[in-house]
Amino acid sequence: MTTTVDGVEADVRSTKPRTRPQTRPVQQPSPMPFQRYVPFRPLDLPDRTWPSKRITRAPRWLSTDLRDGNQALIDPMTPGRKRKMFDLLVKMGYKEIEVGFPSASQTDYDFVRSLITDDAIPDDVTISVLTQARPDLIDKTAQSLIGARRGTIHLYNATAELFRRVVFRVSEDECRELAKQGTRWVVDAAEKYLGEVEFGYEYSPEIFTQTPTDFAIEVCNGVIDVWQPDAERELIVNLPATVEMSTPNTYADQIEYFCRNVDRREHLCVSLHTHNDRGTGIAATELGLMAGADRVEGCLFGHGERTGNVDLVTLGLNLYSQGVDPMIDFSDLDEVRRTVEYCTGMLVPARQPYSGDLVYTAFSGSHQDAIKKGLEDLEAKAAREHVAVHEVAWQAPYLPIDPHDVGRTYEAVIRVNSQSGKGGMAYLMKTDHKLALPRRLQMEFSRVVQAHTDAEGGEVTSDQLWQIFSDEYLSRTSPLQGRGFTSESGDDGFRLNVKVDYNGKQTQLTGEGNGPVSAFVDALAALGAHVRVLDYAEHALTSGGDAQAAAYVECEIGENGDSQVFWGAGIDPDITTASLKALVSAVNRSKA
Ligand SMILES: CC(=O)SCCNC(=O)CCNC(=O)[C@H](O)C(C)(C)COP(=O)(O)OP(=O)(O)OC[C@H]1O[C@@H](n2cnc3c(N)ncnc32)[C@H](O)[C@@H]1OP(=O)(O)O
Ligand SMILES: CC(C)C(=O)C(=O)O
Repeated sequence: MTTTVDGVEADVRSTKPRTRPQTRPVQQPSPMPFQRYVPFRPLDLPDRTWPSKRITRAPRWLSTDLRDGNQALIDPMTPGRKRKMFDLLVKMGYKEIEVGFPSASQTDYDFVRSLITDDAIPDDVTISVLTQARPDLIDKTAQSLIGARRGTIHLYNATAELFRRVVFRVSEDECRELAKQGTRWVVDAAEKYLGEVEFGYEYSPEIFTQTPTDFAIEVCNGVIDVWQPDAERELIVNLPATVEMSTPNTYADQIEYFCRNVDRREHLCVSLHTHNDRGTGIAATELGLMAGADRVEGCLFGHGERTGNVDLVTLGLNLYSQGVDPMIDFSDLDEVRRTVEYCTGMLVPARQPYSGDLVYTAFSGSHQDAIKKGLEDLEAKAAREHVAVHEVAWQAPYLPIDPHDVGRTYEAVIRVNSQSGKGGMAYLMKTDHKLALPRRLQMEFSRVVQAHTDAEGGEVTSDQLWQIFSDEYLSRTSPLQGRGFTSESGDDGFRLNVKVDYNGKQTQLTGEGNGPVSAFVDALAALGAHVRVLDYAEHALTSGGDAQAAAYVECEIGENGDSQVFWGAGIDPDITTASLKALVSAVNRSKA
C-alpha cells in the first residue's frame, strides 16, 4: 500500500524494517594540516592516587581579576572600576587578591598605592603584586607595598624549553639561577622597604604544564633553598597551566608528582593557576586539587588571557553543589555579574555555568515537565516536613542547584518556545496566572500555543501566553454570548432561565438538570447545539473580597458521528457564572 506524507509517496506495506549493522560511519579527512601538531607527552605516573580522592573543603582562593584578568581586557579597567572590582572581591569573601603588576605602569602602581593609602584593604585580606625576575622591576614592586598591613610579592620566570630557547635564550642552569637570583632580589627589596609589612612570597615557574616536571621541581627547589620556608615562613609555589596543553588528568599527574617530590612540601602552599585553552580549565583545577594542591588562582567568570583563567564562580558553585561550603558568598550572583560586566566591559555569556541568563531555563517540553514535577515534589516534601521549600534537601531534575540560593527566581526557570510542551505552559499558567489547567486542557492548550509559535517563531512570554489563553478560551463572544441568568433549585433538580445572544439575536432559553452545567446543556439543545459534558473542574483563583473562580469544562460537541471534543474555560467571581462561561467558551470554540 502507498501513502503520501508531506508530498512524498511512501510504500507502507508492513515489512520488517531493515536494521543497520554496527558500523563506523565513513568520515572524511579534514582539509586542515593536523600533522603540524605534536601530541603532548604526558608524565608517566602509573601509581597515581588522585583519581580516588574527593574534594571535601574549599581551597585557599586568590582572585587575579585585577592582574591576569585586567591585563587581558580590550580596555583595561580604569582606577574607579578597579576599585569597584576590589570592593566586590572583598565583599564576596576573597582573602587573597592579586591587585596588579605595579612595575608595568604608573596606573597599576598608583592603584596599589591608593588601596593602601585609602585604607581600603581589610585586616584579613592580603594583596599580592606580580613582577618579572628583574631587579629594577622588583625594587619598584616592593615600593608599591610600603605601608600595607600584609602583602605578597609574586615572582615568575618561564621554565619551559620553548621559552628558554626562543624567548629568554638561556640554558637550564641559567633559568634555575634566574629563579634563585630573582628570589634573592625579592628578599633584598623586602628588607629594604617592607620592614613593617607582614610579607609573603610566591614563586611561579611559568608554563609549568609545558616544563618537564623534574626540571620544574629542580627550579622550585632552588627557590626553596633561597627562601628557606618553614612553619613561620610560608612559600607559595604556584604551578601555572599558563597554556593548557592536554587533557586535565595530565595536569593532575604533574601536580601529584610535584607534591610527592618537591623539598619541604609541608611548608609550601601548592597553588594552581589554570587557563582554559582547551576548555577544560575547571576540570584541570578540580583534578589538581584532588592531586594535592592547596590553593587556586582564577578570575570571576573566567576572565583572563586568551580563553581566560579558570572561572572562580564555577569552581566555587561546583563545590557548593556537592554540599561543600565554598567560603565565598555567591548569594546575589546577578549583582556580582552586573558589577563584573561593568568593570570589565564584557558580557557574561548566556550559557556561562551558574550565572548565564539561560542556565536555569528550560524550553524543551520534557525538561519543563520534569522540572515542574520536581518543584512540586519539593513543595510536597516541604509541607510534610513543615519547613520552607528553600530548606529541604535539593533534588530537582535538570537543575544542579536551587536558583533561589544564588538569588535567581523560579519565574525564569521555564520559558516557552516551539520546543515546549504542556508542562511548561501549565507551569507558567499556574505560577504566573493562578490557573490550574486540567491535564487534558493542558494538552489542548499546548497545541494552540504550538500553532502560535510555529506561525510566529521565537519565544512566548508569560504575558503573551496569558493573551493566547484569553483569546482562545475567555474572549470569544460569537456565535454565543451569555446575557444573564436566573435559577431555581429544588428537590426535583435545577432549573435555569438564561438570556443569550445567538448569531446576534437575543434569545431566552430554559433548561433543567441536576446542576447549572447540565441545565445549560439542556437549554442549549434549543439552539441545535448538541453538547455532552465529559469532564468538569473548578477552583478558586484568589481569596478575599474580590475572589475569582475558574471553571473548565470538556465537551463533546456535535452528533451523528460528527462530534469533536473541545475544552472551554470561564473566570468569574461567581462560580456558577464561571461554569456557564466555560460552556459558552467550548461552544464558541467548536464553531470557530
Ligand atoms: C603569563 C603572564 O601572564 S605573565 C604577566 C604578563 N604581564 C605583563 O607583562 C604586564 C605588562 N608588562 C609590561 O608592561 C612590560 O612587559 C614590562 C614593564 C614588565 C617589561 O617591559 P620591557 O622591559 O619593555 O620588556 P618587554 O615588555 O618587551 O618584555 C620582554 C622582555 O622581558 C623578559 N622577560 C619576560 N618575562 C620575564 C621574567 N619573568 N623575568 C625576567 N625577564 C622576563 C623577556 O625575556 C624580554 O627580554 P628581552 O627584551 O631582553 O628579550
Ligand atoms: C604569572 C603566571 C602565574 C601566569 O599568569 C601564568 O603563568 O599564566
